[in-house]
Amino acid sequence: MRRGQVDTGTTDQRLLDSAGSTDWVHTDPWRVLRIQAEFVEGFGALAELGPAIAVFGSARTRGEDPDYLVGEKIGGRLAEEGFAVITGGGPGAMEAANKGASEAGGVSVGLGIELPFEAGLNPWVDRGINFRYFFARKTMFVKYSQGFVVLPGGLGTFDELFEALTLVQTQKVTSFPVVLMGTSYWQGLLDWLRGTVLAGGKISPDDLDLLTLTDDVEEAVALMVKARDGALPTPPAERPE
Ligand SMILES: C/C(=C\CNc1ncnc2c1ncn2[C@@H]1O[C@H](COP(=O)(O)O)[C@@H](O)[C@H]1O)CO
Repeated sequence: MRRGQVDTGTTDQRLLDSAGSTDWVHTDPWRVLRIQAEFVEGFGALAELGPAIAVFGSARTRGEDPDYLVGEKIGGRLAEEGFAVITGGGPGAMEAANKGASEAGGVSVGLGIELPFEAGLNPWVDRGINFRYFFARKTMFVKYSQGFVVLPGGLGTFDELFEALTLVQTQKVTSFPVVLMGTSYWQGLLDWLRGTVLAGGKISPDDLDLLTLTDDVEEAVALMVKARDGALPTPPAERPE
């Protein structure tokens, strides 16, 4: 640039100058950088986590609710089997699973989300990340978990469940176990999926095979262990000739 085209001052001066409009902070290109930063932070924090299971469930499950105890048990047993436990880092069922994992000496992870009424990460999260964007956070659940355990929950839980099923159905991810904990809570949904959705030709029988429904914590954990051990490369000494 020469003569009238030359900007006043140097680029450094403009960078370091705190005066001027700050509108750019609220533009989409700037948001793209923040989104990118969420992915970078998430990948950096979780890349070496090891085998992990995501546990989802209602933010409204209270400590005295039997589902809370199931969440604690599943978190604890998964930790004992060597899994890190990843939750949404919030209250209720998420807190229960984090508590179980942490008390069992496991790795208790919380992927929190900024919400207008958010109370922050629950006290049982030992490794936490806070996200602004749901879609960046969801990528982390899917990328770093080898299975999903879904406790009774509402819209947020349904979203997480059906996202997992859609990704497997469309072969965007390798199939992984999805366990619905709580037969009385989930049976109605499964009946509707089979009786209406499958019967109406909107899904295939294979899609329903992705789901396991149980009340048994040990069955859920055994399924996750089997999936993990089956996915591991067989050590050379154990390989058949
Ligand atoms: C509703 C309240 C707090 C919400 N706080 C949350 N923190 C973290 N993650 C959340 C929160 N709410 C929903 N989620 C995600 O969705 C699932 C639970 O949603 P549901 O609608 O309650 O079933 C959960 O797995 C999270 O990943 C104040 O109590």
